[in-house]
Amino acid sequence: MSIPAPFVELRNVSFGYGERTILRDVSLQVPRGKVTALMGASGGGKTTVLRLIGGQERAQQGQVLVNGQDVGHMGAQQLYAMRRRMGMLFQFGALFTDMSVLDNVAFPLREHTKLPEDMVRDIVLMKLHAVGLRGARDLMPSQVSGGMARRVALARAIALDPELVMYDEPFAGLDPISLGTAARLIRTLNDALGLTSILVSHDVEETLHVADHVVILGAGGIAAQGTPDEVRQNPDPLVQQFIHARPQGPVPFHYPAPSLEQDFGGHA
Ligand SMILES: Nc1ncnc2c1ncn2[C@@H]1O[C@H](COP(=O)(O)OP(=O)(O)OP(=O)(O)O)[C@@H](O)[C@H]1O
Repeated sequence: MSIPAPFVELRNVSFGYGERTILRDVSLQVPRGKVTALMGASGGGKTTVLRLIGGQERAQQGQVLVNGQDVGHMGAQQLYAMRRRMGMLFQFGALFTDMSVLDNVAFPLREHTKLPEDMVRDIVLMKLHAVGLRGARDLMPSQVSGGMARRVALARAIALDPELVMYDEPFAGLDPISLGTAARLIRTLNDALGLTSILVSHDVEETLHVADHVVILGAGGIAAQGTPDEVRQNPDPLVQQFIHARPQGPVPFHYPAPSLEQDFGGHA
């Protein structure tokens, strides 16, 4: 049996903002139909990887392939078509506060399709049902809890039946129970809808628990890549520091700064 081609692949990608290199010769794979976790220290470039995949940024070197197509060489129309097949849920997955739950989930359908209203409503209720919130359709965002709001954002991200869903810190600010629910939901939806999912998260335990494939970014490159067990057993000090959330290790606590003498010494 041949291994299916990855749904997303970065091949020797380098990227920086201005003079500052963020990714150096990064190669990673997102297997089709799986949940891939993208982890690593803050500022390591996880969101940047999502932006390269979504075509909001272009690699300075190397290739970003989505379903075999190079995102870096797409024109505006091709990019638009590709993004329509991607669902995205960004940090805190902000809902439109002046729209009901139903209208929030309906928004991408009304924006991107010409489906009749009764069909939009049916699709929205199906998506809300999938996240357990069919009964909350008429509530306003101010009337739902943080965990529920995140599930509404999830329903909205899958409204257009995407092939790929990218979640950027979908658990931020959630209590442990809501976090567990959201994580399981990401797993369930991935399998039930035949999606490919990319999950950026700082919550090591919950994320290693739901992911099939893990990529850890560190110091401009890939520190580790493999199954959750392979990554847990990786002896690299940076990977171990990250997995065990240790304050001391190769990832520095301080953002690069002038020396203490320079900052505090010159006032005498
Ligand atoms: N538009 C931008 N212009 C300049 N620098 C940027 C821009 N976006 C991000 N950066 C810088 O690039 C680095 C990587 O950012 P990125 O958001 O990809 O990291 P991250 O791993 O997602 O971090 P976090 O886990 O804290 O969200 C950071 O140091 C950030 O300050």
